[in-house]
Amino acid sequence: MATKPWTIHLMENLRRPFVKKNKTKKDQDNLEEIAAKEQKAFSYKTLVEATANFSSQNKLGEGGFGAVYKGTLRDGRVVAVKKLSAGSKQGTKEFMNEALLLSRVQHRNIVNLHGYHTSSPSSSAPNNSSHEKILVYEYVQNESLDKLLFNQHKKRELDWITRYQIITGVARGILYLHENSHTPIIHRDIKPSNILLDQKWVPKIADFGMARLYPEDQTHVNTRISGTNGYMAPEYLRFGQLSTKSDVFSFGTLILELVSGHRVSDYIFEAKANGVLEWAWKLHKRNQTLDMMDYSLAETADADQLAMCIHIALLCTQADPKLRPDMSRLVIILSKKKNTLLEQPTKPGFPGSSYGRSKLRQQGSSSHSHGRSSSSTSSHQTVSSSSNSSHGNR
Ligand SMILES: Nc1ncnc2c1ncn2[C@@H]1O[C@H](COP(=O)(O)OP(=O)(O)OP(=O)(O)O)[C@@H](O)[C@H]1O
Repeated sequence: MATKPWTIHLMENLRRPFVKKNKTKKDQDNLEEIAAKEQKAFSYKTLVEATANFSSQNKLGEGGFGAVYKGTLRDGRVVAVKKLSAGSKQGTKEFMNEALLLSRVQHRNIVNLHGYHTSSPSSSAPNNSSHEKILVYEYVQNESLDKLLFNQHKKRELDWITRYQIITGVARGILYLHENSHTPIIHRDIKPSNILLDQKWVPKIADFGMARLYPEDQTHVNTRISGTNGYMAPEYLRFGQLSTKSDVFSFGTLILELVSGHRVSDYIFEAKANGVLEWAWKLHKRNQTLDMMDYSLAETADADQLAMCIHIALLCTQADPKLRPDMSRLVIILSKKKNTLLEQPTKPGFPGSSYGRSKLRQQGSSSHSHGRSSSSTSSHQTVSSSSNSSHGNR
């Protein structure tokens, strides 16, 4: 039987995340092939040299995937080197996903992947690199948004103009993923720790480990739940229904965090609100949304713009995904800066809220999947449910 070309084979894998076959070894071999063809391959030796043997002094942080180190290549490029922790199966899948998807995209608001190192046990790599999987990105100087926004001292560096610039930049990055690349990509994990800021505070969307290619002719795909509580749209969290509107929902929650300086799931004592979304909705109904402004913005905020951003966030987080604006409309609204007449938002899709089982069925869903509800996991936990009976929608 003739074998399929490696590109088709790999893209099919990304489109069909639910077909459970043990193809990891084969995919990895393919990835090594791609890296070599696209000249994205880095030798282990080069990365050891760049990071002073992954020295702890060069460590930038550690995520679910593994540790990230700062390094300098021989040609002078400063890079961030992400090393997959040994033995992580989930990580292997995310590694391949990230390497393949990020290789396809190039945009000012998306982190640049310089390349990667991967070697299977059977390859002829030197001994200690035989199981390594490493991603090499451009180094983004001001690191991730969460480290600034949720730090009482550092948040002052983010004045209103900067925060507005971050909102518009992230919107452009998501728009590019949804509409401009060859096949739409859903990021699935838009949140402050996945937004990196360069020296001019230009935001760069990072972490494509959970991103999915999205067939253009579908309203949604049914998938396993994977994302971070608080940022996930209710129809996705409850029924595994993923669409570009899932990213729009997460983008809305990100705006509320930027405006308020609170984490999405903070309990807001004075308002008795479970999270910033409920808080924003309560204030919206009383026409007092400006009350949620981060105190550190007092001197720099543009009240009209801030109110508009909260209004946009409430449109993005509406329970019904069809009512949420798409990213192209959001980019247009944000580029006008103010005085845009917007429709009134309907009730938000609070995490765990019950919008839709019947409505979503009416919309023709054939999903049998049931993701873990937010109540079963802690507020900022990254969830990845594989227990549901999800299936591709083809
Ligand atoms: N390209 C980069 N430039 C500069 N710093 C980076 C870069 N990529 C990641 N970092 C830093 O490394 C740290 C770990 O990043 P990583 O993406 O692995 O995890 P995370 O996003 O913090 O968590 P999670 O994996 O749970 O999403 C982050 O705190 C981030 O600040």
